[in-house]
Amino acid sequence: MGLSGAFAQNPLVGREVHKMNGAGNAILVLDLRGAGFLPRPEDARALARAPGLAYDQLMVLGDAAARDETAFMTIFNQDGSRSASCGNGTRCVAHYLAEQTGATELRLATSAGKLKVSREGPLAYTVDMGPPRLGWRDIPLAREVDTASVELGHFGLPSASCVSMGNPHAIFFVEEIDAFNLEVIGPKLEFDPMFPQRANISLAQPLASDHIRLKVWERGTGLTLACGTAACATGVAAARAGLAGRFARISLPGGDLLIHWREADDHVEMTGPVEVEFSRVLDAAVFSGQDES
Ligand SMILES: N[C@@H](CCC[C@H](N)C(=O)O)C(=O)O
Repeated sequence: MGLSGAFAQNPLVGREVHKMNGAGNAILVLDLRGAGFLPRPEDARALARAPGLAYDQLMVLGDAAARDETAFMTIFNQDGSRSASCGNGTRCVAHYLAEQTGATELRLATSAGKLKVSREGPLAYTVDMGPPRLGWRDIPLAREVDTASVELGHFGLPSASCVSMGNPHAIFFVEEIDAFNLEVIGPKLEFDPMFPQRANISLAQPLASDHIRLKVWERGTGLTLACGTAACATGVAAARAGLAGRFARISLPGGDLLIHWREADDHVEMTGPVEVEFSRVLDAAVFSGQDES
């Protein structure tokens, strides 16, 4: 008789996870190509709570749908919610795959579309993140407004610039980001009714026409040391507002990302580092006492 319900072993037990980071953004890579299943939201939450494994995003590799793609990425936040896009995680996944195959050009897919990644050096990658989406329905926002100037009326902040990079971002340009407590502001704005799918909330401080300081409260995760899609969205929002050109260095607490919003095809390129930390085989203790919702 087979084990069932509470007594069945979690199918993730015995699988290997790879802890990495992209400019300090904590990434856990789980390769489930060929496995035929995905973690459940409660599995993602259990992994985020497991001692030593705490991640900002869990990048799950599944089978590619097209011949020219290496893998399909399903992306989880700490709270078990999913995102269609993760810039830093994409570089980490590219490194994991490039080390296996020796490839210097990779194509990866997410539910938001296809991404082309180029290896620039042993631990540096450029991702073509595709075009930003600037329409209010695309971000999405709750109602029709000028997406370059969205009044949220909170915390003495100016209006926000909203951009989708496959996931929703709101960026506030301020003179001094340390004058605001993002740990207080972030969770309130993430759930503002203007954002039907919640939003990643960023404070950006222009330092020069090609250099911006950035701090990010990530949807479903919280304050992180870096967020690649936020860096892309900020580059776009800054160029749109005339605060920067199409090339910008975005300095985050965990490191720098280089953003180029290409004029020729409207795509946003992101270049940045990866770091490999360790690999570990999952044991049953990770999933003991996990929540069921
Ligand atoms: N850290 C990521 C973004 C991850 C997804 C985000 N929290 C969301 O829910 O949209 C990055 O590097 O882009």
